[in-house]
Amino acid sequence: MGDVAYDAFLLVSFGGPEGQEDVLPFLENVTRGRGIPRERLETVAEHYRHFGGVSPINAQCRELLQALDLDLPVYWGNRNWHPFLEDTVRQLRDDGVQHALAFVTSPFGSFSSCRQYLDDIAKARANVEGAPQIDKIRHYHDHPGYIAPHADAVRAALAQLPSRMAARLVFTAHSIPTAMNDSSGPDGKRYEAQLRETAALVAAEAAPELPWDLVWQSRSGSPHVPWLEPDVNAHLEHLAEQGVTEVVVSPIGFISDHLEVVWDLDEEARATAARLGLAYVRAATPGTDPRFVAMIRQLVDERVLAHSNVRHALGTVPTWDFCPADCCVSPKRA
Ligand SMILES: CC1=C(CCC(=O)O)c2cc3nc(cc4[nH]c(cc5[nH]c(cc1n2)c(C)c5CCC(=O)O)c(CCC(=O)O)c4C)C(CCC(=O)O)=C3C
Ligand SMILES: [Fe+2]
Repeated sequence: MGDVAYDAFLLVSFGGPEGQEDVLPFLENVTRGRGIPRERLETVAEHYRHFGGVSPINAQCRELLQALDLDLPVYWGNRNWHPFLEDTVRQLRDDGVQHALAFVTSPFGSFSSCRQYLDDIAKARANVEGAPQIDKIRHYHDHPGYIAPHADAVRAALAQLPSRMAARLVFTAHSIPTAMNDSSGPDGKRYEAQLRETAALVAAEAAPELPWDLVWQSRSGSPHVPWLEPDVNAHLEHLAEQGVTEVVVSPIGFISDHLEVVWDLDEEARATAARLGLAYVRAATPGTDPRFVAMIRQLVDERVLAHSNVRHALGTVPTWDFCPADCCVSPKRA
């Protein structure tokens, strides 16, 4: 069999508002049919408003596309805001693209971070007659190009603490409902397993001598629905009670400084730490680190070269090119 003839690269992301007037329509798109309380929406709207109604995620997608330097033409489409995936798929079709390869800005499995993007792609294709075939690139939670920038960032953050040897590493990722975690991957709890592996790999590379924890952030939904815990703020309280005085918070669940990072960590968790008298440094995310950009090129090569058996992975949680139909299904349907 010859190489796979992909003729376009498609960046698929979450999308975010580009100004104050976009904030509410954007949040309505995000939460359509997902039962998020009105008060939570107003709170989150305030977080966006604090930054002029502009999500950082769009600039980060543009910077990533600029940095990529692929042999394929590059396109970008979002789930929740312009450029909408469906419009981009229409553009792909109009440009004569037959078979695109999609990179999603979340490295992990779960309904929110994997299946929903596959559903978005399927829906966009269904609405565009003559749409190209679109394959999604595999999970990359343990790719060296994802681990190394996070590990360097943890080292750099530790260097800013008064006495690095007494520090605690706190890895954070987006919380999800426990039911969504239970239906992640082919046999459940894959989201949590991948994040635990990412955390272990980053800790081992950055500071093997230090203790670390994996905690969760940015929960929403009804307080009666269980989500992954502990929350980062509660965990900081717990650490302070135990006598810990210095923390590095590393957002391993994020490829770049999304709103959850610049608000939930840089504002809220930092304030929690200040109240507790904890020295607090937030580690950087990969963004356009050259190793992360090179990872994307390697993941494209992995798929294009049919005989390539190079499949960079530092961990043991398996990844695959094509998700089975019953993988990461919505917990409501599971
Ligand atoms: C696992 C996961 C990722 C990582 C994977 C990925 O990257 O996709 C992620 C990313 C993101 N989530 C984002 C924003 C939001 N997520 C929300 C709501 C929710 N997220 C959830 C999970 C995740 N979310 C869940 C289970 C909900 C509850 C509703 C539901 O069951 O679907 C809401 C509604 C309000 C709120 O409740 O917070 C907003 C505004 C942005 C943009 C940030 C920016 O603008 O920089 C990004 C990258
Ligand atoms: Fe989210």
